[in-house]
Amino acid sequence: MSLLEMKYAGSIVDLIKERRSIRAFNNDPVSTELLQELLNVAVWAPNHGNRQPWRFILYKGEGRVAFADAMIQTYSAEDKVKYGQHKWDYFMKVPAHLVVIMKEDPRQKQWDEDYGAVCALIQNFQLAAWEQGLGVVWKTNNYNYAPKFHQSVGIQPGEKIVGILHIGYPASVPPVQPRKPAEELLTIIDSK
Ligand SMILES: Cc1cc2nc3c(=O)[nH]c(=O)nc-3n(C[C@H](O)[C@H](O)[C@H](O)COP(=O)(O)O)c2cc1C
Repeated sequence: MSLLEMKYAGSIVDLIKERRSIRAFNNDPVSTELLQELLNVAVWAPNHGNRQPWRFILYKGEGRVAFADAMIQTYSAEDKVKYGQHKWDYFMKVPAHLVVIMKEDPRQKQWDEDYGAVCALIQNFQLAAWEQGLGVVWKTNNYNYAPKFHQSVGIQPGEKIVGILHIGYPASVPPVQPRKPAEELLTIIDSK
């Protein structure tokens, strides 16, 4: 039986507009089965040639120690002293971390298509999670690019981290960040 429940009453338009990036989580655990179901929704993202250029690593429970350690070891000695413990504690408080990885195609066109596909997958995941009352923030911190971090989490040569998603039930929802109306950005050409 599916764990996905109709928890959200609005339309897909409401869902898109009401989703927020969540950075503060409560302590409620997030089930692995639910995350797997959400990933099985997310993989319906458009992707050229059906290459499905993604894979994932999920850190939760005690597994978060390995994630937090991998992150901290990318810090300079000075930053470790200044922010290390605070950051480590934050990463242990976030219920789940999902590393979203893309296979890098050496051809530019395919690389671009695959990056677009993985980004679409992440947004699918964020929206499907929000529908379940689950908050996500998509992170692209410096350690996503650090060779030491790649080694610790097992990123292979020819792979790229597109994002690390911090996931949990929201402790607070930040205010809206207004968007520019699209009309201001749209050029319409409808005559010769
Ligand atoms: C590619 C990408 C990278 C992002 N990286 C970060 C990040 O490193 N740290 C962070 O706090 N938020 C990050 N975000 C989330 C944005 O800050 C967030 O989407 C933006 O503030 C708008 O807020 P909203 O998602 O609640 O509408 C990222 C979003 C995207 C699409």
